[in-house]
Amino acid sequence: MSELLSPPPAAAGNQYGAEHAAAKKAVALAARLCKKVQQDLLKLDVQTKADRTPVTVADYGSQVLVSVVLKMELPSNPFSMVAEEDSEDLRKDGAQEMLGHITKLVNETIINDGSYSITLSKEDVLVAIDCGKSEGGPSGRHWILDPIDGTKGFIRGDQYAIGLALLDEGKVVLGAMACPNLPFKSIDHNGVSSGDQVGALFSATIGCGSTVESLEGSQPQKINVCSISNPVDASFFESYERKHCMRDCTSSIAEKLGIQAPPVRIDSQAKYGAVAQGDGAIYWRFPHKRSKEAVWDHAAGSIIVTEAGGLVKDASGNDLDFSKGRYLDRDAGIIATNKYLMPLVMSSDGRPVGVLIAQPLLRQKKITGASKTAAKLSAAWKSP
Ligand SMILES: Nc1ncnc2c1ncn2[C@@H]1O[C@H](COP(=O)(O)O)[C@@H](OP(=O)(O)O)[C@H]1O
Ligand SMILES: [Mg+2]
Ligand SMILES: [Mg+2]
Ligand SMILES: [Mg+2]
Repeated sequence: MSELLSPPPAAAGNQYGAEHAAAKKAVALAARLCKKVQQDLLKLDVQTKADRTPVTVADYGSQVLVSVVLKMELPSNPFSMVAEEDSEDLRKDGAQEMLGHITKLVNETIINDGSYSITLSKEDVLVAIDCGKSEGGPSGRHWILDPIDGTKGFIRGDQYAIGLALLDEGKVVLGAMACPNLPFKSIDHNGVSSGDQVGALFSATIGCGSTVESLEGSQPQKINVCSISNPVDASFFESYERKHCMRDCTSSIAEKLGIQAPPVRIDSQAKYGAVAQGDGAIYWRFPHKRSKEAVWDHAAGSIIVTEAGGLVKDASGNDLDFSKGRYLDRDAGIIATNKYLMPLVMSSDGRPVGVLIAQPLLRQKKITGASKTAAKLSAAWKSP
């Protein structure tokens, strides 16, 4: 599903060429730090945040490196970033050792890369992390960063992604996503796929398509979503983590659609990359109960799918709206697939997919805000 592209979009003079090149450089450098940490993960380096999710030295280090690279590469652009991590826990007593380790990792990565002659102090690191505190919104330009998406996968030694996107006047206009553990298939000039490497860098600019290249450096290859139109031939991706989506709901929709293949469960926005390059047909994510979806969990991945010819919708069939701040204002559920399968998924078994999502939520008797729309849909739907 990929073909060699020459020249790469960054050199083709598109409106966001400089930002596209800077974003790729930023996530590739952050990926180097993450790979080093994943190879040598220490207990000391995992903290539990107030929301009880894990965060590692690599999440923080990645966020620092991305903000440093963007500022160094685009010095004249005003800088605003909506990013997942903040420095609050690192400023607490007892976090000094971890902060020291992050600072050392960041400086070693910068020195080894050789692009910049700068050294960050611990305070510089804290300030760089807090560059991600922007609220985003509908006006101006804002970077959106998940420094490690799939931290649980990262800790397990599995898939994870560094996802960076640019929001311009409320619309995602470019995305770059490093997936250090995802296989990369290089395609030669005759279109022949050769020797699998590990480490893929996806990117997309609005109106210019999506590409994948090796994280180690290679020519970008244009990618497209698959053209499967019969669900019998389709496969689907969902979260590896059971708590992140309702498996009874996805398996019942898969059954109703006639999907034969078992689910492929991997962590992070790597799922969007896999759909964008046609490795599978569908990625869906149906939440258990009210859990806010952060913009950084979907911004980079969704433009990579849409620019690869796919569609990304919420459970009511609306486009994702990234202009509402740090969280998506979406109906319960997110679906990424091609234009043939989307209408079928949206009205599985003749009923809106929102209804199918609503049923287990209603059974939980926890009709909170996120499930209200689904509950309304369910009430409005009359069995034929
Ligand atoms: N209990 C939960 N329910 C739903 N989503 C959750 C969750 N705990 C964490 N997440 C989100 O799911 C993301 C990972 O998605 P996936 O399941 O596709 O790997 C996490 O990103 P981070 O790892 O960046 O924190 C986090 O935002
Ligand atoms: Mg997290
Ligand atoms: Mg995430
Ligand atoms: Mg994260």
